[in-house]
Amino acid sequence: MQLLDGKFASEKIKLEIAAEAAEFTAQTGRKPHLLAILVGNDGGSETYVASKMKNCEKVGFESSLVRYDTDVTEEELIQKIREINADAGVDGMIVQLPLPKHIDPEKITDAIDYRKDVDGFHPVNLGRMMRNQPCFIPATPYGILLMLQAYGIDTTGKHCVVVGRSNIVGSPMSILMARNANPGNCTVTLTHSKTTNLKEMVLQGDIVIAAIGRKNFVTADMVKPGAIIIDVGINRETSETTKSGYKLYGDVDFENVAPLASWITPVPGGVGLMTIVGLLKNTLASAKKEIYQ
Ligand SMILES: Nc1nc(=O)c2c([nH]1)NC[C@@H]1CN(c3ccc(C(=O)N[C@@H](CCC(=O)O)C(=O)O)cc3)C=[N+]21
Repeated sequence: MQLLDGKFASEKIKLEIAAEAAEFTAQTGRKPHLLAILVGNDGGSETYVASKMKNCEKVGFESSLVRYDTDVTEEELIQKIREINADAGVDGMIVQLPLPKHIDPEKITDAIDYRKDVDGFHPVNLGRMMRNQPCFIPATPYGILLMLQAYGIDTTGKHCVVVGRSNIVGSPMSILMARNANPGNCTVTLTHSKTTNLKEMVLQGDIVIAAIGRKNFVTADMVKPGAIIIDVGINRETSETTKSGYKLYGDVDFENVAPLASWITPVPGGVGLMTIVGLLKNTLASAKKEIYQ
């Protein structure tokens, strides 16, 4: 078993991003700028947004955080998004999910100018991804592609089984792994909570991408020996033995699956760190107008 080390891969790519950001700043006199909107104070969201901001600083980006209380209205939020759409000093904008129940996340996503949608959630970016046109790829799927690339893993001809069909991970991941590219060129099976013979399906995977949001969902009896295992899960449980007060669990039973796998991502220290790299790369591409003019 070999570890797909998100710490190692993300640090390596961040050095490249920092060099490109420095060049951009030398040429334009400004830094690439990512703005995040955070509503409420969900523990996970606080951690991830703080990490995004810190990583911006690390690679020489400007970052801004706009905060709202949980009771902010949809209209107020959309008004702010429109303001930021019009602000030429902002290259990328994200609205951290999940949002409070009274706010429709699709309305919010649709309000973001697709040219600043570095999360890649806007219908224009999703549609362009389907057509294999230049676009912002959703940060987590993008991070997974970068991870496979960093370790030189050839995915061509392999059977990739994706577990979970969310709009932000499972669905886009299945499209990206099937397309004519490397990473890509896979035969893809997209499974989910209503798949009847899930164990048999996952057992066929040369590559398994677990993104179903349930702790230790993928167990050793479901994994073909030699498979490549990508764990997208970030299931938090409170813990009295850790300094942070919580412990993270993946969607994969790492302890029992790792000995079977050829490659496997840990949680923490795997896909989460690459998600941030995907976001930074999209923001840089936006600043450099590599995707949209
Ligand atoms: N609009 C939006 N865009 C997102 O990209 C988005 C989102 N909403 N909502 C939630 C998910 C989740 N996500 C993570 C980012 C970093 C880590 C990360 O850095 N994880 C560290 C550990 C972090 C910890 O200790 O909690 C690791 O896995 O090693 C994890 C998860 C981004 N998401």
